[in-house]
Amino acid sequence: MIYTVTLNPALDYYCTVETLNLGETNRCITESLIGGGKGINVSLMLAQLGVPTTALGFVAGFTGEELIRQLQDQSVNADFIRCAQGQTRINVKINSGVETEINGRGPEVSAAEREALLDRIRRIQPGDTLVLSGNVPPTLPESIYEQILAELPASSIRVVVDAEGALLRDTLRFHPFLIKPNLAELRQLVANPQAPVSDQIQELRRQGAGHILVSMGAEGSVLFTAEGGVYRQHPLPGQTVSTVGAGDSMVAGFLASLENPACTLEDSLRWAAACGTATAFSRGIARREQVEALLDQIQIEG
Ligand SMILES: Nc1ncnc2c1ncn2[C@@H]1O[C@H](COP(=O)(O)OP(=O)(O)OP(=O)(O)O)[C@@H](O)[C@H]1O
Ligand SMILES: O=P(O)(O)OC[C@@]1(O)O[C@H](CO)[C@@H](O)[C@@H]1O
Repeated sequence: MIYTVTLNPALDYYCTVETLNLGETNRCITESLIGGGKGINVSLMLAQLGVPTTALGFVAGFTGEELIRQLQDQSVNADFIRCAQGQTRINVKINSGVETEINGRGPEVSAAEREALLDRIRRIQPGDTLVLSGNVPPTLPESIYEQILAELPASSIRVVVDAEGALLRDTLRFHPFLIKPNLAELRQLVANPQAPVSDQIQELRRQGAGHILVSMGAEGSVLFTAEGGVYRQHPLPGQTVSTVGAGDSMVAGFLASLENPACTLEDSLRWAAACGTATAFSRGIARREQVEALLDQIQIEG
């Protein structure tokens, strides 16, 4: 089973405006409210690809209930801890030609609620996959990902991390199977951000990272495999609608490919890139048909 953890999920409020004028009333041309948060996006994309997951994390209030309803609607098994204080945040994604995001703070998580999540973690089985993605609500300690990884009952649990800065760096000693930094996140992780990317990758390797999938938005992506292989994905031209969740979709595509033992790591990058690109070309997480339509067009060099 694949478990995704989203400590601070959201309802993503997508809207488009002609121009965004600060200090004025702006009126939307389009709007939608879609359940999100990084781990949840991974679960939603995997559900599209027919791979079952269990989504873990914290929800609160009526927005949390709506999020769970949407997940159930899309056949994602939602096993969230309900927090007594606050509400699941609403993250605002404004498209005015450029993308502007305003992400909320999220609910209060008590010590007992945190312990309830760790209890779920202790039940993960050898051979399962655990995906840790996204930010931590302000009421949880920055060491929460380390605490989660320290509770894993077996070393054969495959760990995937998609997070920023110290949150990601502190997980490396647990030897994550896959990390997916974008270029900015990669630079935050290394001693010398000006060093060539190959040196930065070596540094992360020494700290414990397995496969490193570097996403570069409209520039495509590069997979540095744990065995030392390098595969470069060339970006596809197309109409970008919203890149929100493109990186999460990449993680999902990579994991989905592993369900087929005949898939090579080059194929995994192809799936990751098709999912990321399809999501960038749609509002919210892409549908399976959109991914399949792009799969054969993805070009990989390596
Ligand atoms: N504008 C685009 N054109 C073509 N491909 C894109 C575009 N944006 C994203 N992609 C594809 O999706 C992948 C992931 O996108 P990106 O690098 O923006 O992820 P990210 O920064 O982790 O995003 P997020 O954190 O919002 O999920 C890219 O590596 C690329 O393959
Ligand atoms: O505040 P975080 O946890 O860093 O990011 C949350 C978020 O921006 O990430 C997803 C896209 O990756 C969105 O669905 C969601 O709103």
